[in-house]
Amino acid sequence: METLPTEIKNIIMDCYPYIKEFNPAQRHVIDSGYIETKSNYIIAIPTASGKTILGIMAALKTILNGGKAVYAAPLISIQNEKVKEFKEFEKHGIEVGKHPSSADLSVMVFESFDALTRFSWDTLREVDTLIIDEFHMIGEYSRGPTLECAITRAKIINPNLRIVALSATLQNMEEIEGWLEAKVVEHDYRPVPLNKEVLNTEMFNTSNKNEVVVKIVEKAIEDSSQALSFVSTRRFTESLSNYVSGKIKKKITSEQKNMFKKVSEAILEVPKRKGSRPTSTCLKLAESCENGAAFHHAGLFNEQKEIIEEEFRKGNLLMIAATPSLMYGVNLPSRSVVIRDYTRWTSQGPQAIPVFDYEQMSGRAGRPQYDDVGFSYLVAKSLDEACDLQEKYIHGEIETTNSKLIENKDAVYKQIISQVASSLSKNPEEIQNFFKMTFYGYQMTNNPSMSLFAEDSLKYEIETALEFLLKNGILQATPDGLKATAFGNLIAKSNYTVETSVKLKEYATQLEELDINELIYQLSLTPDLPLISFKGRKSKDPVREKLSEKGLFVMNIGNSEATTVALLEWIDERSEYEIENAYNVYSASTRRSAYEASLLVKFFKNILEVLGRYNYSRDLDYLSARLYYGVRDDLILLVIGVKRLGRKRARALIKTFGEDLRPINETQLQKIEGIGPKLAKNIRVFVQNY
Ligand SMILES: Nc1ncnc2c1ncn2[C@@H]1O[C@H](COP(=O)(O)OP(=O)(O)OP(=O)(O)O)[C@@H](O)[C@H]1O
Repeated sequence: METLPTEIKNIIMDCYPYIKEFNPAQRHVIDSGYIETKSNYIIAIPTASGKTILGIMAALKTILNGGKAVYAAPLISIQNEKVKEFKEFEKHGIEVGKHPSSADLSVMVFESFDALTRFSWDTLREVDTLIIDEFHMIGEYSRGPTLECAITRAKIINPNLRIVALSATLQNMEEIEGWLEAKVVEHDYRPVPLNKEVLNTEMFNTSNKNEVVVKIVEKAIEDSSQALSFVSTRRFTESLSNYVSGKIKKKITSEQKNMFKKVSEAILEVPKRKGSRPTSTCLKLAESCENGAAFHHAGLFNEQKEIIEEEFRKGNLLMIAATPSLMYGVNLPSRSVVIRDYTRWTSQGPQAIPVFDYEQMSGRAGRPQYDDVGFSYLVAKSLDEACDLQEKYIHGEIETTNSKLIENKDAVYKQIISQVASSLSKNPEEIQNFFKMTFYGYQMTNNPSMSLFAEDSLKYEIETALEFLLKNGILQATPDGLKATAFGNLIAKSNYTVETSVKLKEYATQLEELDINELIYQLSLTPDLPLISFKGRKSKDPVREKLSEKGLFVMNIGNSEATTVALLEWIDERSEYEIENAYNVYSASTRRSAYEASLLVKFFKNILEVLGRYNYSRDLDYLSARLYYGVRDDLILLVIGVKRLGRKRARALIKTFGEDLRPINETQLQKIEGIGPKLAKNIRVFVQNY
């Protein structure tokens, strides 16, 4: 700590009291002159080795010199976690928030930082230091292009911006160092040493991988520790969790049983608070939790996922069976990590996970301040397979991190639209120059085997994309060069894919009569609506029948059709319980899907208005509200007019007192379950004023 500037040291010691000294990785970075210099840095040290605080040091230095810093994270969950952590700095007069215009240190997701580089140049020019968390996501298909283009634009608009990238160790660091014009500092220190092993079923005289997981959980019980198990599908998380639960129930103490029972009850409370009986998935999860084994996937209520994460952190669960998505969003270390499936489902069938993903999952093993060692286990079906996995994952090299910008067609479209809409590029040459400055352009130009045809292939990609954007009325050629149309500007300001925008515009163009069933189905066919999925191997006939009832005749019934029916039932005031049981879907994500659908309806309304059609605006506002609140038309005004009333109590009011609530006094209103004095007063105020 001594080598730090006094003010920074004092702030860190005060805000991170448990940090008594810097670890070897942190010292290595600090000793490299990281604080004193203004040059860009890539800090590549293992998971949980304290990258955040290193990033913060650069931010504090900037802020204490009167400047502004931005901390960019890949996910809302990480953004919220960091805002909470950084709020401590406010004791030292440092404003912490989510936008540079109102904060010294602002924390935002990559997409928000990208928007800053497209629309808020003056604000961006006020930023002196940019910290990028999980920088290694630059090689990811979805987030990577947004991040690399945002960085490219930021460097153009604010050339003095200092960039500090916090990253996992990458294979081709020198390439990234060259593109970012940064200094790379790497270190392999881990706060908890990691023991990586490949187990195989033959070692345990079984052919069932779940048996191996049970052995690892039993060992965890003996060590008073826990296990995190990664499998490839939602259904596997449930089956593994239930299998383990059944096998370990005789090994847990009555005290543990009581503790697990409390977790199980908390899981069941979540749907009840939402006005729905527990779905079969809730019941399955609660039952499994009773013996300390939980499953975690996107088909659960968000609050249930948070309960599982929090209780696991507190040591009140023995095992979580999860899909790899848990790895990114949540900082959830565990003494043991079991990777039962090393393949994942892709459109080409099961593919082996990249070594990089294996490293990320393994890296979760070993809780700082708790464990003296972390164990990561990869499970093979046989000794031969174990040898192959040992070769590939334990001794193998992580893959090269490559830009996915050109592979991701939508990203190419979105970036060209951004460049033109923000007037940074006015013609194909300027667009080409921008792409050459991206990580993709750098890799193409600096790779001897690709540089020969780099220019031509990039030119071809851009010309093809421009043709598509002009043909679809997103860009237009004018005497002053390329410009975004009103539709193009709409896309530029949204985070929706171009595919969604074009699909909805085509639907809007041929629309004769607004049919909300058909519209919701169209939304479900776009890549931007999170889908509600069928539970594996269950009948799809109820969905097919409901669709036909609504005038939608569809041959192949999939998750888009399931989502359409779930949303139509949702706006007809069905509960998640009713939807799950009637249609065999994971209905816990209905609210989230309905929320996104409500936003997409507003986007569709904007598209119609851009096409000069305003006659459905009101209907679409109503539909958006119905999706947001999950209500029929007659409740919309009441649920919007009375904050936190919610659909269940609103329906109870109308059912009990009829449509006209004006004669009903506050005492009578409180007869409705869940309506207290405050809410009764708010209802009266609304009803009198409306
Ligand atoms: N020198 C230290 N001594 C003790 N604890 C530390 C030290 N440095 C950081 N920590 C704590 O260790 C935990 C992990 O740190 P941090 O989240 O920064 O790691 P990370 O490298 O960013 O991990 P990830 O890769 O998961 O983002 C945090 O709670 C952090 O406050």
